[in-house]
Amino acid sequence: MRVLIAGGGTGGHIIPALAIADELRKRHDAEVRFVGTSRGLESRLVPQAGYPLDLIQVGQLKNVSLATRARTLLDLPLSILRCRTLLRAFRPQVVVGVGGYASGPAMAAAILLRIPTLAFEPNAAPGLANRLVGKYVSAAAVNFPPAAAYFRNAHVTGIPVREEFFHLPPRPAAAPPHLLVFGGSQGARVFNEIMPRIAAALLEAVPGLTILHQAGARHAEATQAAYVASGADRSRWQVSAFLDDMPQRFAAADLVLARSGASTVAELAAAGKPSLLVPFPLAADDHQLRNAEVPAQAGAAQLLVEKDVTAEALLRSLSGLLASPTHLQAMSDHARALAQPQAACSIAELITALT
Ligand SMILES: CC(=O)N[C@H]1[C@@H](OP(=O)(O)OP(=O)(O)OC[C@H]2O[C@@H](n3ccc(=O)[nH]c3=O)[C@H](O)[C@@H]2O)O[C@H](CO)[C@@H](O)[C@@H]1O
Repeated sequence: MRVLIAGGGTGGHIIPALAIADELRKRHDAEVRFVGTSRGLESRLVPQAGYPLDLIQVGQLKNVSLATRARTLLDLPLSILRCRTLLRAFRPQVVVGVGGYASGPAMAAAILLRIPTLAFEPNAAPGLANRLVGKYVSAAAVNFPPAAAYFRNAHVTGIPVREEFFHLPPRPAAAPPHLLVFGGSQGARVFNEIMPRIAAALLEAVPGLTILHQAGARHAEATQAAYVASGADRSRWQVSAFLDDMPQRFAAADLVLARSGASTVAELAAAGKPSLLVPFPLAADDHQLRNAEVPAQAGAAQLLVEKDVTAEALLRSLSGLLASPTHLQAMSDHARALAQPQAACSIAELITALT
């Protein structure tokens, strides 16, 4: 079986795509290639995972000036032609669009060449690429039932996550508490600004606590400097730009403070990790709030909306949760109940059915 996976940009697009590729390779011995752009995270993560990647040029359409948007639209036919050349060379039986820059042109080229297509949509409300092609795809895999309305032949499969999340070792009972702060693939400004301000007080309130804070590639240096300036005990915190070994980082954490990107929420469930979630308030259709409401209502997570995130509120919530191992254990059990271990397999089956 030959499958082309198109899309990328942020981790939320490319990380589930890699989980789908692994499943296709493991169970169906499939030959999988990716198409993405050089500025997306795929340019690093796809070769690292051992898959071939073709790069195309696609401009931005969202949150950019009118001139950039016009340029992107003018260049679109060229991007579609480039994808058509790639498709003719690789001759995939199915093209999978995971959303993000390269997804739109590659899916459009596949639809024009009458190659079967599958769209993957992790959010309650689809992004631009999936909205444009949704009604022309052969089938779709969605996480939230309401997203099905945007697609032809949609199936609710859940979000595939890296297999390791399901098999993390339990935290040893005597281990000192550890907090993972993690702002999605690009980091979160609200965590980067407020965590250094409360770090010293939090470390004092929770004896033995250590903190690992992923700040995003563009903000790691400034965040590190803010922690240093705060005077918080240098041996008890660490700042990182991007964590390549997220399953191990989850394993070491008693609590995760995170944004509620779709994959993050799915990974917390797979790993059975209690979390404090602060949805990114500007996500399209407020989809991060909808992502976070599911674990919050199930008792797996506490939800704090960004406008309520003051230093005092964050300190109170984090120290309250970390001081209560019984509560954390109950949250962990509720989180695990939301896991969807069959997601990768269900999507691989949908793809196989299209061949
Ligand atoms: C700001 C924004 O619009 N974010 C969107 C983006 O977020 P983002 O890309 O942050 O979203 P997700 O939470 O879905 O995925 C992040 C992925 O990157 C991984 N990771 C992240 C940081 C790190 O240091 N190491 C690492 O491995 C995480 O484990 C996860 O697998 O795509 C998601 C899926 O469409 C959406 O739900 C989010 O709303």
